[in-house]
Amino acid sequence: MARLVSFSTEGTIFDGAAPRPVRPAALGEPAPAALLAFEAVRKAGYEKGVQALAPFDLQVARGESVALLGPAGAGKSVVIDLVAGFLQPDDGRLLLGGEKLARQAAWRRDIGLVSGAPDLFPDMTVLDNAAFSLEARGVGRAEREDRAAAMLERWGVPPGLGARRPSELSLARQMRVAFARALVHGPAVLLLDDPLRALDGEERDSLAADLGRLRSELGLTVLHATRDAGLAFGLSDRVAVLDGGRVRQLGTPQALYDSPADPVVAALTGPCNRLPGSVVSLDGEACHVRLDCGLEAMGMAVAGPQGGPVAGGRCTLVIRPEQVAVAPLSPEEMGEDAVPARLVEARFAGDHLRLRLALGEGGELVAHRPPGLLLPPIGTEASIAWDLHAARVYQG
Ligand SMILES: Nc1ncnc2c1ncn2[C@@H]1O[C@H](COP(=O)(O)OP(=O)(O)OP(=O)(O)O)[C@@H](O)[C@H]1O
Repeated sequence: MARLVSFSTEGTIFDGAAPRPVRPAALGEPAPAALLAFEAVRKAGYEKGVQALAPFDLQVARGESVALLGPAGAGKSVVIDLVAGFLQPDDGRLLLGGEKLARQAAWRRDIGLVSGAPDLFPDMTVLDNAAFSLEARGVGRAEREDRAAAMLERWGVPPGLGARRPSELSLARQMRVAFARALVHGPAVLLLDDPLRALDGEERDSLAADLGRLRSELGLTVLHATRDAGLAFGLSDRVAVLDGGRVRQLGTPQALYDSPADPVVAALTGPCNRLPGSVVSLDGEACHVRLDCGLEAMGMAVAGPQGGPVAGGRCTLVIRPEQVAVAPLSPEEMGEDAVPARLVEARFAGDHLRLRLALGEGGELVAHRPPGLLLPPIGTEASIAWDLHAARVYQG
């Protein structure tokens, strides 16, 4: 019987052939004592019959940062809004520190929230904005101004800007004030609904770096909705890949990148080639595939939610571009399992060359190679190859 590389939705790696030691943190297991817990939470969508959130389970431990990664409409904001109290679940339980959140009014919840826009109060000073949640909690003026000024400084807003109105600050600075306002009262959980989406370049990188640093310094527990896999990976202990209101896979960034549960997760977690085909044969985990472009290739069979690929059945071979070797050689010269290809385009992309290659009849594949590599001339025959373990073959 074929041995399959299989996964669990927790990102746990089972490797029937050769068990690899996996660090406990790499298993993506929920840490004990969840601070925030979703238990079979459901939310109907606006459209009849559409679930904004299908039964959704997630546990976030104290001090942990979990990203919700998914495309537009995946349900990320619905998750955030349920915790913030802007939405109520139709079903299931949502617990913060063991208490049912449904019983608490939004304004009483022990949370801080930063969204994609700073949403500062335009008629209040920067300092009063940052101190707002302390005022709402009855903290006296002197103390709240001290605490707000200290939090603003942590977020890189100089004291001299405290008396300004938000509109006098750049968007990046306003976002920093929004972070300070969200955290000044020391909430149990920081909710982030794609707060970096309006920034780019240096401002975005610098705020992301500060967020990463301050989450450790302040011991923050974070739930971070984003469409950006790089941000999700860089700022989180675990990532829940959401699509259509469901968690497709939950695990550490590396588990998701190296062992995506299905081709959709592979595409959402980084660049990948998805090559459709049919399974010719299985030899243990090794899967021999006839691609729809007419060529034959090898990969590792993966047991997905619907099971593993079966001989004669449809399949998708997934390979990351950086795992594809390209050489100006014939397949015979390149070695076993090499596949003929034709270089169509080579583009400089800074730290790599992006190579577009034609495969067989109508097939196409992208490879990322280090700049300066000896390449076949554009339009000429070449070969590609990959390590068997780098290519994953899924059913369907
Ligand atoms: N208050 C609501 N009640 C019911 N359904 C909602 C509500 N808000 C959003 N939806 C629906 O839930 C689905 C997910 O929307 P959501 O805004 O959570 O997506 P998202 O993953 O945050 O996308 P984006 O990255 O574009 O913000 C959509 O089909 C949307 O129409």
